[in-house]
Amino acid sequence: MPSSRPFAKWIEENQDKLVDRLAESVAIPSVSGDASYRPEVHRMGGWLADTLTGLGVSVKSVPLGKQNLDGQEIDLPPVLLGEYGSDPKKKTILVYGHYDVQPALKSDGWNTEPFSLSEDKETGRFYGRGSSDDKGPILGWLNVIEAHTKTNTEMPVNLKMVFEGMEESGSDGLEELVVAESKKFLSNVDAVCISDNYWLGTTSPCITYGLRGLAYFQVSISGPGADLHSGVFGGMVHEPMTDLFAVFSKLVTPSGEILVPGIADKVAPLTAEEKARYEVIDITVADFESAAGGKVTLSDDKATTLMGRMRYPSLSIHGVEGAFSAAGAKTVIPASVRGKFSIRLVPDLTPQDVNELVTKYLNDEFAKLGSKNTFKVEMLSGGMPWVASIDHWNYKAGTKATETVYSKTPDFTREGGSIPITLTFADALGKSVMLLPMGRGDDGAHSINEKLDRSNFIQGSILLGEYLTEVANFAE
Ligand SMILES: C[C@H](N)C(=O)N[C@@H](Cc1c[nH]cn1)C(=O)O
Ligand SMILES: [Zn+2]
Ligand SMILES: [Zn+2]
Repeated sequence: MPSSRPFAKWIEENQDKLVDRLAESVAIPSVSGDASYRPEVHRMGGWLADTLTGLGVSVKSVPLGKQNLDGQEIDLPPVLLGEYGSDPKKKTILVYGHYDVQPALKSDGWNTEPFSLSEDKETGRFYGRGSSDDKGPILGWLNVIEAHTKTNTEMPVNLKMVFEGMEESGSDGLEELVVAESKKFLSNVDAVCISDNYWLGTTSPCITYGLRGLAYFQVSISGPGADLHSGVFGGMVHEPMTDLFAVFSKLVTPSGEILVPGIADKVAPLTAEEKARYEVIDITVADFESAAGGKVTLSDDKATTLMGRMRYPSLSIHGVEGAFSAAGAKTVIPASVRGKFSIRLVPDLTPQDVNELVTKYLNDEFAKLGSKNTFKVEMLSGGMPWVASIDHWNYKAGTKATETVYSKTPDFTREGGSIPITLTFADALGKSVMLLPMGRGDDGAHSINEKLDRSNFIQGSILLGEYLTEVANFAE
């Protein structure tokens, strides 16, 4: 039976007002990966701090210093440390989210303006960058606080909040802050809940106990002093783009096999017991095809497809900076190109191991080309993989809450994406961390036309409140 608590009823009845707040947040283009948008990330941090304060949360905005991005020295966005309630008789739950987003331009292929939340009334879907990743879930926590206040219902737990503005760009500075605060602001946290991922499909809710890590690389190749005419210089000079394609062709096969020696050897072996966990997950290969928008899965077997995303590393090539990419037929030899790729990491791979393996391998492969161009490999950011035990009361509370709200037992999943700070929370605080997603597998996070279903925003907010209520029922 769905939640009948007063706070849940209030959320249902006030949903349009809550959607307006989501629209306000989506309208701030807080893109962390582009220096020109940095003032907007700060504006978003300010908006969130003011909104939290208005709901009675005590908020400290912690500056993290500077970073060098696109050749500019700019301020990192602040981390917001929030506190709501400090009753020593109650448990204290730390919630985490990020208020930055991935880049989005209408010209990328969006059907609507990415930074203006627009509702498709027929499907009940809200389109806008950050709607699902991760502004909707952050606002879910705010909805819970407001609903308790407005219904004069006591909050079942004390809440601590860590909201950052750099998650989509490597979470610079956050690890040091969390470690430092683990003995201070975060010292009395009993468990951690993160809502920053998605159901696997579109109908079954899930709880997530693992994340892949990430090692993000940039390969820079340059030679000529300026872009050259390919008719004048083609056939006479070493071309940076040709070298880049030659090197990139050595990274991964079209069927997804990573060619960097040593990576596969470090992956923890699969046990029969673990394999069985993938067999029972409520999803089909057709569901993944539908979320991907094409029949493009590497395997037709469900467990293999799931393991490809959850428990094996993957290597993706993202783009080339400096390449000709417009319409038309410009006959240019780019003077300098920077290719980007990343590897998703699983236990027992670390970013440091992978950096060493990739750097040595690519330098060797470039040397084989005999090119006179200059070549540089850098790891731009790295984050560790994380896997947790699901036997903790934190997971029992999440399970019970999901059963109440969705009348279904959740699937237990590992997420293919990365949230770099998760392992730091687990290690520095020594507490259980659980991921409780709000959105669906077809939300299109990081893609064009990112969306959040109205029902996921509303029932997902109620889920977060139910979870907090259940937490209060479990003895340590
Ligand atoms: C799962 C989470 N919502 C997410 O999207 N994380 C990003 C993190 C990232 C991006 N660049 C570096 N880290 C992801 O998994 O891509
Ligand atoms: Zn996210
Ligand atoms: Zn993201």
